Amino acid sequence: MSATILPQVDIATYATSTQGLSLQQLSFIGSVFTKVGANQVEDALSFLRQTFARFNTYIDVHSVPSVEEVLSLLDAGAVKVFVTLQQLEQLKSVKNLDLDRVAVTVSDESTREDIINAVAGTTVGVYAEAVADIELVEAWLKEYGGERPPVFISLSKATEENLLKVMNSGAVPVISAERLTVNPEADPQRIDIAKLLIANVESDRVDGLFPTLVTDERGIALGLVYSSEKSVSESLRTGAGVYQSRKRGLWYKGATSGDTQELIKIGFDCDQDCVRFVVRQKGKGFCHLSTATCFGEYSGLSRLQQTLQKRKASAPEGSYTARLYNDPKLLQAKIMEEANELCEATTKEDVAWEAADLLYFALTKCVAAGVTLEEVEQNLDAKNLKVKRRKGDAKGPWAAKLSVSAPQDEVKEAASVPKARSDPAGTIDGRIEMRRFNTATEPNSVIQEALKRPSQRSSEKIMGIVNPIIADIRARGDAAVLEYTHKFEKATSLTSPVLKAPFQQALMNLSPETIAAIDTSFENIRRFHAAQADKPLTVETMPGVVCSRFSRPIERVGLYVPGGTAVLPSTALMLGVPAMVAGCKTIVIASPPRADGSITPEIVYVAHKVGAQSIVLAGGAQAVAAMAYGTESVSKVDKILGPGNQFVTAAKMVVANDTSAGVSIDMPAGPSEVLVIADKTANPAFVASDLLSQAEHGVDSQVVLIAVDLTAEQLQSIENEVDRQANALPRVDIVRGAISHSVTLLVKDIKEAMEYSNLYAPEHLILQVHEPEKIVELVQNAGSVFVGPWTPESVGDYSAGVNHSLPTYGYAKQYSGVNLGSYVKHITSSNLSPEGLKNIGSAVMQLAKVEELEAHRRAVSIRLEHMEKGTG
Ligand SMILES: NC(=O)c1ccc[n+]([C@@H]2O[C@H](COP(=O)([O-])OP(=O)(O)OC[C@H]3O[C@@H](n4cnc5c(N)ncnc54)[C@H](O)[C@@H]3O)[C@@H](O)[C@H]2O)c1
Ligand SMILES: N[C@H](CO)Cc1c[nH]c[nH+]1
Repeated sequence: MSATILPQVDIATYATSTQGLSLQQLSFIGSVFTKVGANQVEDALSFLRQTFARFNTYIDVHSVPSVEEVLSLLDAGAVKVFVTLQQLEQLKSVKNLDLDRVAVTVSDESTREDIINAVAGTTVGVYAEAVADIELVEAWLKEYGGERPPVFISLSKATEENLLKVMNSGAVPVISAERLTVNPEADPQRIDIAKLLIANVESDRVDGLFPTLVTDERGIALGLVYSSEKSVSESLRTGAGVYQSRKRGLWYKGATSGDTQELIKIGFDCDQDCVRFVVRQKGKGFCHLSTATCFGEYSGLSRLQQTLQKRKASAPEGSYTARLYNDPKLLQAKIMEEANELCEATTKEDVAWEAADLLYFALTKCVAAGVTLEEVEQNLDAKNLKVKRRKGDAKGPWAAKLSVSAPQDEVKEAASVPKARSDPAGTIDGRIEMRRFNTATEPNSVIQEALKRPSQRSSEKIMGIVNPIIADIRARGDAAVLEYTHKFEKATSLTSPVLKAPFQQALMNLSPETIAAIDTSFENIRRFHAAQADKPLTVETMPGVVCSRFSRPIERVGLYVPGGTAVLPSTALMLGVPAMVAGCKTIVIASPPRADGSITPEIVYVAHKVGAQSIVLAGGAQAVAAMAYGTESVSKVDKILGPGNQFVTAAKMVVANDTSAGVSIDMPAGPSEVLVIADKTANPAFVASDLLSQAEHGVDSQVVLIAVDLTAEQLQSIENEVDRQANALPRVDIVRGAISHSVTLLVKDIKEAMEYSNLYAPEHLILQVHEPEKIVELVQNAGSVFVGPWTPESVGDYSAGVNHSLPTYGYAKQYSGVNLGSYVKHITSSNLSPEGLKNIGSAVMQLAKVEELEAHRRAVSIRLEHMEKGTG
């Protein structure tokens, strides 16, 4: 709101002055003017700091010797400085300074032409000080017309009449605050501020009242009322919301309902025909219907603030918000987590979603500290007034972390490196513990939020890395594959990217125990997948119409075996055995080699057992691209299967979408995850061990415990076990990374547990509950289910026979895990006798007619005619 009138204060005495308007009354008007002497800059800066939220401060700085100091005042929030002609010339060259924050003072030395020339073509205002001849000024302003800069005038003789003349001519009067009063009846020597304020407001109503918009401090409209000079005067005097009822005279808002208002400011719209009251509403709200506003309840940030403030006053014990208030470290971790997710969001929807999350936690921090949104916004406004702009570079660790030009291996580190020991991630009060939510007391939105998977890096960023790698492999083949392997795997001695079968025995020297373990697992996986083979089926749909379906193996398959943070020969088994069972002719395995260029002997042994044609010694996008398009030595394949990190998954998506590659993929299989449902019958140590077995995969893994009607002690036992067992693990820091976005949900019964599980669609579902077999019937979405206390998930990872290459990230809703069907395609056949064609012919011909495909129709009719003529 721009100033209508500028009450002048002395910064040396403003705090203690008892004459004229009090500080609070000044804040209702919202603007003050002050003069700063040569030695008063520090005082002025402190004045600005203390009062920036209450006043727009205009400062006469013509005694301030250096431009640097003038800029400091502007920087600290002075909305406008009144300067000499000479200072103006210096300020004109300051970058970032908006000249509408400057007014030049007319002095004895400056002629009218000097001033006109100085402000011509700019937004610089003009300040005429101690004007005696008001008529001259009026004439001057009239001559200037509407298109003139803002003009401020102080009068040598400030009477109410003169001040009104100044205002009538469209200038802003500057007058000592000591000469003004809000109570003209008790203080007749002083000038009535209400009269001045309202002087230029126009009313087009017959009753002469002014439409008045009432808003809160954030500018949200609370309602529409009416004001008169008297009601404005009463409001200024009492510091409350007082309006003019069209029927009942003066209306002291809240006098009967108790829903009173604290006056913050009074202002006017651009053409002075609407008054605006900014108030702090007390009680139930502004509206007589007990809502916050006459337009309904608050929404967005205002609503969130209201809820958080209520929760702070009395949050239900055990609620998530109460936990956030009581656990500053948790709140800190959430703010950092959400800030990171916002940074990584790219689509409009994701950015809005993540920004909302961050604002939720940021506002929780504010409310916990007693800070309001209004105060945050005041700070934003103050920062907007800064002239000395910072470069805006990111600080130390953030700059290093997010350096745009970071080399590729730094990016890799940011994605997968375990948290440092000093990093509190995954701990609560120093214990390794998952966040706990009670579905009975938390709103559904909070539960949904808690169950969100940790965000993956934005597809835009990943694609920006993966696409050039794929293009490079296509263009330069083996040479490029080798270069990337040298770079990412540090295997600089490697000279060929492929190891061809038969594999030398020396490459697969293993202990007898490991060979026995692989052989046992191999056999179980083979048996289970062989049993999945479907026999050809034949159905006679109508007499003489025989339909069949049979399957054929996909000829050439490429199997990606991850090898970044852990070597996974078990994945070679899970992908290789079904390929062998299905009868795929060419099996190519790809896996990142070790730094010495060799490949893990267990993987070579599995490759040998499943009859692989070759092993590609490469990982990531380069391995996927080499298998999709083929290179001089890597065989092109028809389908690529296997899990991997974000680079692998993104590359699989890219090649599958490229029709020129002619390759398909299995499914999106990302970071491992597990959901354990445990009731009172569960052994806490078993539950904890299952959770940790997936948490150790990577910092981006997520584990979920759904505790069914457990007591606080039972839950505590599981948490104690998680902390105890996790601390004993070699990969404890990876575990902490995963635990930091893992959760425990407390639910009332198994039915509710299954609802959440089906909604989450976990990769692995573990049932440690009473009669678990019965519960399997309730499973709708899951990659693989582990039933009862004696079935840890690791048996499925290695040896039971089920496949461990499974859909993650909720894709279990629409994808199956790898199975025999992943390696075959189904072909159908039809075989009709003459009788069959006669039976079905009319239907076919009619539909062909409907579709206006005459050749289709004739393919039948020609045969039927043939039969009729007996020539068939
Ligand atoms: N869902 C399942 O069935 C299943 C099974 C096993 C493993 N997994 C998951 O697979 C993932 C394996 O990931 P991983 O990283 O350990 O191994 P990985 O083999 O998938 O990835 C390693 C490769 O990533 C590439 N890479 C790394 N940093 C890069 C960068 N900055 N730019 C370009 N390329 C880069 C390199 O080429 C490296 O060879 C884990 O998340 C694990 O949980 C899932
Ligand atoms: N649990 C992983 C699937 O998400 C597979 C695996 C390999 N080794 C151990 N586990």
